[in-house]
Amino acid sequence: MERLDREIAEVLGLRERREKDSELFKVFSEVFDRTTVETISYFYRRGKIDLLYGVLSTGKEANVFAGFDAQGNRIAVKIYRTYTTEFRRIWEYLAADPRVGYLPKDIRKLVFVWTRREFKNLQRAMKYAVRAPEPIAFRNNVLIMEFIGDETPAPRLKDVEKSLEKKDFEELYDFAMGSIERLWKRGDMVHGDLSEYNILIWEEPVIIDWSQATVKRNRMSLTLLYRDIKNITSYFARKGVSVDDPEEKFRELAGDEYGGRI
Ligand SMILES: Nc1ncnc2c1ncn2[C@@H]1O[C@H](COP(=O)(O)OP(=O)(O)OP(=O)(O)O)[C@@H](O)[C@H]1O
Repeated sequence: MERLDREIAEVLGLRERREKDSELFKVFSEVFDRTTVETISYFYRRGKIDLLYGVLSTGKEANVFAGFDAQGNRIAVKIYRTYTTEFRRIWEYLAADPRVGYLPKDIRKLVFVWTRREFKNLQRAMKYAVRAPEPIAFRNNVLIMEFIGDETPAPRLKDVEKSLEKKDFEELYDFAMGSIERLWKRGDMVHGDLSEYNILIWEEPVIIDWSQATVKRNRMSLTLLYRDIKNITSYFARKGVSVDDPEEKFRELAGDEYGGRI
């Protein structure tokens, strides 16, 4: 236990301070359960996480942190809540995914399967040349990936839309629709939650949040494909881009798989 405390104090950059007095340490120990603390320690011992220095986001399902590995590379660390109220949704998505075999009854273990699936989705997206953060490692409910940004994290499309011009939106639309198409046609895959909130604007745009992404063989895949096409076309249409007709685009991509069902 003491070693664990020491390691976590290191990860939180508390080397110089008295560990037990630190507010950050207290909050961390209260917010994270034992599995999470142990998993972070595991990565710390292997040099995969050396320091967590900032909170990128606190969500219903997960918290995302900015950090460094032992080589000084920036990393993003997504830590799923092990007691999530999103349990039902996670279960439904996993149950429909043909890649997932046995579904554990224990919520905690289900979240581990969910984390592993996001890692696999990131690998698959990269394989088909769709820009996503490079997956680095996963264990239990913790996923480490490439950090998009420098001293500051890359903004989301939604955050910078006011400073963009029509030409930028046109290029971004081509990027988003091109990604949907490549994923589906070459990767047999669909993101399922593509929107202005999940595209980071950096040197090149990058698609994040692959937790609900799945494969074509999934019985939900057409619904997700339709949702992505709809969201992307309606967002960019509002920004003045002359977009594809969503129904036509859907039929073109879904082709034989589409039997009037979405
Ligand atoms: N690899 C990354 N590099 C930089 N920032 C990131 C990275 N991954 C995530 N973020 C930041 O963290 C936020 C949340 O990430 P993500 O969408 O994956 O988590 P989430 O818990 O599913 O979020 P939400 O519940 O809001 O959908 C993103 O909007 C982005 O600002």
